Amino acid sequence: MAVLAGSPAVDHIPLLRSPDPGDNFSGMPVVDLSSPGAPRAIADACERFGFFKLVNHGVPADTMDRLESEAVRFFSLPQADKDRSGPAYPFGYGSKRIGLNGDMGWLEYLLLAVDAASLSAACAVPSCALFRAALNEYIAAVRKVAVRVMEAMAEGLGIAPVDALSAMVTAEGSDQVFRVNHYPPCHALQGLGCSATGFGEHTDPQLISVLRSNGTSGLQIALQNGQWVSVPSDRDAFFVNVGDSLQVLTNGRFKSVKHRVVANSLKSRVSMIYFGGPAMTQRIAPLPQLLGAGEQSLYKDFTWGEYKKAAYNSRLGDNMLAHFHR
Ligand SMILES: C=C1C[C@]23C[C@@]1(O)CC[C@H]2[C@@]12CC[C@H](O)[C@@](C)(C(=O)O1)[C@H]2[C@@H]3C(=O)O
Ligand SMILES: O=C(O)CCC(=O)C(=O)O
Ligand SMILES: [Fe+2]
Repeated sequence: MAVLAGSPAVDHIPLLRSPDPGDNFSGMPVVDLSSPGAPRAIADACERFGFFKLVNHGVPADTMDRLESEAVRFFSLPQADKDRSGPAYPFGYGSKRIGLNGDMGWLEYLLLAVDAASLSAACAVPSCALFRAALNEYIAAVRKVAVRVMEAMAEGLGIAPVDALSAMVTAEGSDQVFRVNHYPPCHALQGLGCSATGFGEHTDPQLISVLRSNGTSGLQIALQNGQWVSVPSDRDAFFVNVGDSLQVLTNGRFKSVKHRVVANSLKSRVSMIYFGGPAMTQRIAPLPQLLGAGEQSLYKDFTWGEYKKAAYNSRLGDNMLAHFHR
Protein backbone atom coordinates (compact mmCIF):
# COMPACT_ATOMS: atom_id res chain seq x y z
CA MET A 1 0.00 0.00 0.00
CA ALA A 2 1.40 3.44 -0.94
CA VAL A 3 2.43 5.82 1.83
CA LEU A 4 3.62 9.37 1.22
CA ALA A 5 7.38 9.73 1.81
CA GLY A 6 8.51 12.82 3.70
CA SER A 7 5.15 13.75 5.23
CA PRO A 8 5.35 12.65 8.84
CA ALA A 9 1.74 13.70 9.52
CA VAL A 10 0.38 10.95 7.31
CA ASP A 11 3.18 8.46 7.90
CA HIS A 12 1.86 4.87 7.94
CA ILE A 13 -1.60 5.93 6.71
CA PRO A 14 -2.46 4.18 3.42
CA LEU A 15 -3.25 6.57 0.57
CA LEU A 16 -6.10 6.38 -1.93
CA ARG A 17 -6.81 8.02 -5.28
CA SER A 18 -8.75 11.22 -4.57
CA PRO A 19 -12.47 10.70 -4.98
CA ASP A 20 -13.64 11.91 -8.32
CA PRO A 21 -16.88 13.95 -8.26
CA GLY A 22 -18.16 11.66 -11.02
CA ASP A 23 -18.02 8.71 -8.62
CA ASN A 24 -21.08 9.92 -6.69
CA PHE A 25 -23.56 7.09 -6.14
CA SER A 26 -26.39 8.02 -8.48
CA GLY A 27 -28.46 4.90 -7.82
CA MET A 28 -28.64 5.31 -4.06
CA PRO A 29 -31.81 3.72 -2.66
CA VAL A 30 -33.61 6.23 -0.46
CA VAL A 31 -36.20 4.71 1.90
CA ASP A 32 -38.92 6.74 3.61
CA LEU A 33 -39.45 4.88 6.89
CA SER A 34 -42.90 6.43 7.32
CA SER A 35 -44.16 5.06 4.00
CA PRO A 36 -46.16 1.81 3.62
CA GLY A 37 -43.71 0.76 0.89
CA ALA A 38 -40.72 0.87 3.27
CA PRO A 39 -40.47 -2.90 4.02
CA ARG A 40 -40.27 -3.90 0.34
CA ALA A 41 -37.91 -1.00 -0.50
CA ILE A 42 -35.60 -1.95 2.40
CA ALA A 43 -35.47 -5.62 1.41
CA ASP A 44 -34.82 -4.67 -2.21
CA ALA A 45 -31.96 -2.28 -1.26
CA CYS A 46 -30.40 -4.90 1.05
CA GLU A 47 -30.48 -7.48 -1.76
CA ARG A 48 -29.01 -5.15 -4.39
CA PHE A 49 -26.52 -3.07 -2.38
CA GLY A 50 -26.61 -4.01 1.32
CA PHE A 51 -26.96 -0.29 1.87
CA PHE A 52 -29.55 2.49 1.78
CA LYS A 53 -30.32 5.99 2.93
CA LEU A 54 -33.16 6.32 5.45
CA VAL A 55 -35.31 9.45 5.67
CA ASN A 56 -38.37 10.34 7.78
CA HIS A 57 -36.92 8.21 10.56
CA GLY A 58 -38.43 10.30 13.36
CA VAL A 59 -35.24 11.10 15.31
CA PRO A 60 -35.31 14.83 16.13
CA ALA A 61 -32.57 16.92 14.52
CA ASP A 62 -31.80 18.27 18.02
CA THR A 63 -30.88 14.82 19.31
CA MET A 64 -28.42 14.36 16.45
CA ASP A 65 -27.01 17.91 16.62
CA ARG A 66 -26.51 17.81 20.39
CA LEU A 67 -24.39 14.68 20.14
CA GLU A 68 -22.44 16.07 17.21
CA SER A 69 -21.61 19.29 19.15
CA GLU A 70 -20.59 17.34 22.25
CA ALA A 71 -18.39 15.07 20.12
CA VAL A 72 -16.75 18.06 18.41
CA ARG A 73 -16.11 19.57 21.84
CA PHE A 74 -14.57 16.32 23.08
CA PHE A 75 -12.33 15.90 20.03
CA SER A 76 -11.07 19.50 20.39
CA LEU A 77 -9.75 18.83 23.91
CA PRO A 78 -5.96 18.72 24.36
CA GLN A 79 -4.49 15.39 23.26
CA ALA A 80 -3.43 14.49 26.81
CA ASP A 81 -7.05 14.86 28.05
CA LYS A 82 -8.39 12.66 25.27
CA ASP A 83 -5.70 10.08 25.89
CA ARG A 84 -6.95 9.79 29.46
CA SER A 85 -10.14 8.27 27.95
CA GLY A 86 -8.04 5.65 26.13
CA PRO A 87 -6.91 3.19 25.05
CA ALA A 88 -9.78 2.11 22.80
CA TYR A 89 -9.55 -1.58 23.69
CA PRO A 90 -11.87 -2.86 24.76
CA PHE A 91 -13.61 0.57 24.93
CA GLY A 92 -12.44 4.16 24.98
CA TYR A 93 -10.58 6.77 22.94
CA GLY A 94 -8.33 5.77 20.05
CA SER A 95 -6.30 7.63 17.48
CA LYS A 96 -5.07 6.38 14.08
CA ARG A 97 -4.83 2.73 15.15
CA ILE A 98 -7.93 0.69 14.29
CA GLY A 99 -8.25 -2.65 16.01
CA LEU A 100 -5.29 -4.55 17.37
CA ASN A 101 -3.84 -5.96 14.16
CA GLY A 102 -1.93 -3.07 12.57
CA ASP A 103 -4.65 -1.14 10.69
CA MET A 104 -4.20 2.63 10.54
CA GLY A 105 -6.49 5.44 9.45
CA TRP A 106 -6.60 9.23 9.47
CA LEU A 107 -9.05 9.45 12.36
CA GLU A 108 -9.62 9.54 16.08
CA TYR A 109 -12.61 7.91 17.70
CA LEU A 110 -14.52 6.76 20.74
CA LEU A 111 -15.63 3.15 20.93
CA LEU A 112 -18.39 2.55 23.49
CA ALA A 113 -20.35 -0.40 24.86
CA VAL A 114 -24.13 -0.18 24.78
CA ASP A 115 -26.39 -1.84 27.36
CA ALA A 116 -30.05 -2.71 26.85
CA ALA A 117 -30.91 0.77 25.56
CA SER A 118 -28.13 3.17 26.41
CA LEU A 119 -24.46 3.56 27.23
CA SER A 120 -23.18 0.85 29.52
CA ALA A 121 -22.91 2.16 33.07
CA ALA A 122 -19.52 0.48 33.26
CA CYS A 123 -18.34 2.38 30.22
CA ALA A 124 -15.36 4.45 31.28
CA VAL A 125 -15.81 7.30 28.81
CA PRO A 126 -16.66 10.06 28.46
CA SER A 127 -16.78 11.52 31.95
CA CYS A 128 -18.52 14.78 30.94
CA ALA A 129 -22.18 14.63 32.04
CA LEU A 130 -23.48 16.61 29.03
CA PHE A 131 -21.70 14.30 26.59
CA ARG A 132 -23.00 11.20 28.38
CA ALA A 133 -26.56 12.59 28.36
CA ALA A 134 -26.33 13.39 24.63
CA LEU A 135 -24.95 9.89 23.94
CA ASN A 136 -27.71 8.19 25.95
CA GLU A 137 -30.47 10.17 24.26
CA TYR A 138 -29.06 9.51 20.79
CA ILE A 139 -28.33 5.82 21.37
CA ALA A 140 -31.85 5.16 22.70
CA ALA A 141 -33.30 6.84 19.59
CA VAL A 142 -31.03 5.22 16.99
CA ARG A 143 -31.54 1.81 18.56
CA LYS A 144 -35.32 2.18 18.12
CA VAL A 145 -34.70 3.05 14.46
CA ALA A 146 -32.54 -0.09 14.07
CA VAL A 147 -35.35 -2.21 15.56
CA ARG A 148 -37.98 -0.64 13.25
CA VAL A 149 -35.72 -1.22 10.25
CA MET A 150 -35.14 -4.87 11.21
CA GLU A 151 -38.89 -5.38 11.63
CA ALA A 152 -39.39 -3.87 8.18
CA MET A 153 -36.69 -6.21 6.83
CA ALA A 154 -38.63 -9.23 8.15
CA GLU A 155 -41.84 -7.90 6.62
CA GLY A 156 -40.07 -7.17 3.32
CA LEU A 157 -38.66 -10.70 3.29
CA GLY A 158 -42.16 -12.04 3.96
CA ILE A 159 -41.21 -13.88 7.15
CA ALA A 160 -42.90 -14.18 10.54
CA PRO A 161 -42.73 -13.30 13.34
CA VAL A 162 -42.11 -9.62 12.77
CA ASP A 163 -39.29 -9.65 15.33
CA ALA A 164 -37.50 -12.65 13.75
CA LEU A 165 -34.45 -10.42 13.18
CA SER A 166 -34.92 -7.52 15.61
CA ALA A 167 -35.26 -9.82 18.64
CA MET A 168 -31.57 -10.57 18.28
CA VAL A 169 -30.60 -6.99 19.13
CA THR A 170 -33.28 -6.49 21.80
CA ALA A 171 -32.44 -9.81 23.55
CA GLU A 172 -30.81 -9.85 26.94
CA GLY A 173 -27.04 -9.79 26.50
CA SER A 174 -27.10 -8.50 22.91
CA ASP A 175 -23.72 -7.16 21.85
CA GLN A 176 -24.22 -3.58 20.76
CA VAL A 177 -21.42 -1.13 20.12
CA PHE A 178 -21.45 2.61 19.47
CA ARG A 179 -18.69 4.50 17.77
CA VAL A 180 -18.03 8.20 17.18
CA ASN A 181 -15.40 8.85 14.50
CA HIS A 182 -13.65 12.15 13.83
CA TYR A 183 -11.67 12.52 10.60
CA PRO A 184 -9.67 15.76 10.80
CA PRO A 185 -8.92 17.52 7.51
CA CYS A 186 -5.75 16.10 6.00
CA HIS A 187 -4.05 19.34 4.84
CA ALA A 188 -0.77 17.57 4.02
CA LEU A 189 -2.32 15.99 0.92
CA GLN A 190 -4.10 19.06 -0.44
CA GLY A 191 -3.61 19.34 -4.21
CA LEU A 192 -1.58 16.14 -4.45
CA GLY A 193 -4.26 14.10 -6.23
CA CYS A 194 -4.48 11.53 -3.47
CA SER A 195 -6.29 11.26 -0.15
CA ALA A 196 -5.53 9.67 3.16
CA THR A 197 -7.49 6.56 4.12
CA GLY A 198 -9.81 7.57 6.93
CA PHE A 199 -11.16 4.07 7.62
CA GLY A 200 -9.92 1.27 5.36
CA GLU A 201 -12.22 -0.99 3.38
CA HIS A 202 -14.09 -3.58 5.41
CA THR A 203 -17.47 -5.12 6.09
CA ASP A 204 -19.12 -4.76 9.51
CA PRO A 205 -19.33 -8.10 11.34
CA GLN A 206 -22.63 -7.41 13.17
CA LEU A 207 -26.22 -7.59 11.88
CA ILE A 208 -26.90 -3.95 11.12
CA SER A 209 -25.07 -0.61 11.26
CA VAL A 210 -26.89 2.73 11.40
CA LEU A 211 -24.70 5.73 10.58
CA ARG A 212 -25.23 9.46 10.80
CA SER A 213 -22.58 11.97 9.77
CA ASN A 214 -22.12 15.72 9.60
CA GLY A 215 -22.21 17.39 6.17
CA THR A 216 -18.75 16.18 5.12
CA SER A 217 -18.65 13.37 2.61
CA GLY A 218 -16.02 10.63 2.59
CA LEU A 219 -18.00 7.41 2.95
CA GLN A 220 -17.71 5.12 -0.06
CA ILE A 221 -19.32 1.74 -0.74
CA ALA A 222 -18.34 -1.00 -3.17
CA LEU A 223 -21.05 -2.02 -5.62
CA GLN A 224 -21.47 -5.71 -6.43
CA ASN A 225 -19.33 -5.24 -9.58
CA GLY A 226 -16.46 -4.00 -7.36
CA GLN A 227 -16.77 -0.31 -8.35
CA TRP A 228 -16.28 2.16 -5.48
CA VAL A 229 -18.84 4.97 -5.30
CA SER A 230 -19.04 7.98 -2.98
CA VAL A 231 -22.06 8.42 -0.77
CA PRO A 232 -23.19 12.08 -0.77
CA SER A 233 -23.51 13.19 2.85
CA ASP A 234 -26.85 14.13 4.37
CA ARG A 235 -26.84 15.19 8.01
CA ASP A 236 -30.62 14.70 8.32
CA ALA A 237 -30.62 11.09 7.14
CA PHE A 238 -29.31 7.79 8.41
CA PHE A 239 -27.30 5.40 6.27
CA VAL A 240 -28.01 1.76 7.01
CA ASN A 241 -25.77 -1.13 6.07
CA VAL A 242 -26.12 -4.88 6.23
CA GLY A 243 -23.43 -6.63 8.30
CA ASP A 244 -21.89 -10.08 7.79
CA SER A 245 -24.18 -11.77 10.35
CA LEU A 246 -27.32 -10.57 8.56
CA GLN A 247 -25.94 -11.84 5.25
CA VAL A 248 -25.65 -15.28 6.87
CA LEU A 249 -29.12 -15.14 8.50
CA THR A 250 -30.59 -14.47 5.06
CA ASN A 251 -28.39 -17.16 3.43
CA GLY A 252 -26.73 -14.55 1.24
CA ARG A 253 -29.90 -12.77 0.11
CA PHE A 254 -28.93 -9.56 1.87
CA LYS A 255 -25.38 -8.44 1.05
CA SER A 256 -22.90 -7.29 3.65
CA VAL A 257 -21.55 -4.19 1.93
CA LYS A 258 -17.86 -3.38 1.67
CA HIS A 259 -17.26 0.26 2.64
CA ARG A 260 -14.47 2.69 3.55
CA VAL A 261 -13.90 6.36 4.39
CA VAL A 262 -11.62 8.74 2.51
CA ALA A 263 -10.38 11.72 4.55
CA ASN A 264 -11.15 15.19 3.22
CA SER A 265 -8.21 17.58 2.72
CA LEU A 266 -10.20 20.63 3.88
CA LYS A 267 -13.11 19.68 6.15
CA SER A 268 -13.50 17.42 9.14
CA ARG A 269 -16.00 14.58 9.14
CA VAL A 270 -17.81 13.41 12.26
CA SER A 271 -19.78 10.20 12.10
CA MET A 272 -21.65 8.25 14.74
CA ILE A 273 -22.49 4.63 14.18
CA TYR A 274 -24.66 2.16 16.06
CA PHE A 275 -23.67 -1.48 15.48
CA GLY A 276 -26.42 -3.95 16.39
CA GLY A 277 -25.03 -7.37 17.24
CA PRO A 278 -26.67 -10.39 18.91
CA ALA A 279 -25.79 -12.10 22.18
CA MET A 280 -22.48 -13.98 22.19
CA THR A 281 -24.25 -17.36 22.33
CA GLN A 282 -26.65 -16.57 19.46
CA ARG A 283 -26.35 -19.11 16.66
CA ILE A 284 -25.78 -17.39 13.32
CA ALA A 285 -27.38 -19.55 10.64
CA PRO A 286 -29.96 -18.94 7.88
CA LEU A 287 -33.48 -18.48 9.28
CA PRO A 288 -35.49 -21.65 8.48
CA GLN A 289 -38.32 -19.41 7.19
CA LEU A 290 -35.95 -18.23 4.44
CA LEU A 291 -34.68 -21.61 3.25
CA GLY A 292 -36.57 -22.95 0.26
CA ALA A 293 -37.32 -26.68 -0.12
CA GLY A 294 -33.99 -28.52 -0.24
CA GLU A 295 -32.00 -25.28 0.09
CA GLN A 296 -28.84 -25.72 2.17
CA SER A 297 -27.03 -23.13 4.25
CA LEU A 298 -24.12 -21.54 2.37
CA TYR A 299 -22.27 -21.27 5.68
CA LYS A 300 -20.84 -23.43 8.43
CA ASP A 301 -22.60 -23.15 11.78
CA PHE A 302 -21.18 -20.63 14.24
CA THR A 303 -22.15 -18.38 17.13
CA TRP A 304 -21.77 -14.60 17.20
CA GLY A 305 -19.08 -15.04 19.88
CA GLU A 306 -17.06 -17.29 17.54
CA TYR A 307 -17.47 -14.93 14.60
CA LYS A 308 -16.60 -11.84 16.63
CA LYS A 309 -13.45 -13.51 17.92
CA ALA A 310 -12.38 -14.40 14.37
CA ALA A 311 -13.18 -10.86 13.16
CA TYR A 312 -11.25 -9.18 15.95
CA ASN A 313 -8.24 -11.39 15.18
CA SER A 314 -8.36 -10.27 11.52
CA ARG A 315 -7.13 -7.25 9.60
CA LEU A 316 -9.80 -4.75 8.60
CA GLY A 317 -9.76 -5.67 4.89
CA ASP A 318 -9.80 -9.44 5.40
CA ASN A 319 -12.79 -11.29 4.04
CA MET A 320 -13.76 -12.81 7.37
CA LEU A 321 -16.89 -14.55 6.12
CA ALA A 322 -14.87 -16.52 3.55
CA HIS A 323 -13.58 -18.73 6.39
CA PHE A 324 -17.15 -19.67 7.30
CA HIS A 325 -18.31 -20.62 3.80
CA ARG A 326 -19.17 -24.28 3.29
C1 LIG B 1 -9.32 -4.26 12.49
C2 LIG B 1 -10.42 -4.39 13.20
C3 LIG B 1 -11.20 -3.25 13.75
C4 LIG B 1 -12.54 -3.91 14.07
C5 LIG B 1 -12.06 -5.23 14.63
C6 LIG B 1 -11.10 -5.68 13.53
O1 LIG B 1 -10.18 -6.66 13.93
C7 LIG B 1 -11.95 -6.17 12.32
C8 LIG B 1 -13.39 -5.57 12.36
C9 LIG B 1 -13.36 -4.09 12.76
C10 LIG B 1 -14.74 -3.51 13.05
C11 LIG B 1 -15.43 -2.86 11.84
C12 LIG B 1 -16.82 -2.37 12.28
C13 LIG B 1 -16.79 -1.61 13.61
O2 LIG B 1 -16.21 -0.34 13.41
C14 LIG B 1 -15.95 -2.37 14.66
C15 LIG B 1 -16.09 -1.72 16.04
C16 LIG B 1 -16.34 -3.80 14.65
O3 LIG B 1 -17.13 -4.37 15.36
O4 LIG B 1 -15.60 -4.49 13.70
C17 LIG B 1 -14.52 -2.49 14.13
C18 LIG B 1 -13.49 -3.17 15.03
C19 LIG B 1 -12.75 -2.18 15.92
O5 LIG B 1 -12.50 -1.03 15.54
O6 LIG B 1 -12.38 -2.63 16.99
O1 LIG C 1 -17.01 6.82 9.90
C1 LIG C 1 -17.67 6.39 8.96
O2 LIG C 1 -18.28 7.14 8.21
C2 LIG C 1 -17.73 4.89 8.71
C3 LIG C 1 -16.86 4.14 9.67
C4 LIG C 1 -17.09 2.66 9.65
O3 LIG C 1 -17.38 2.09 8.63
C5 LIG C 1 -16.94 1.93 10.90
O4 LIG C 1 -16.63 2.55 11.94
O5 LIG C 1 -17.14 0.70 10.87
FE1 LIG D 1 -17.95 0.02 8.99
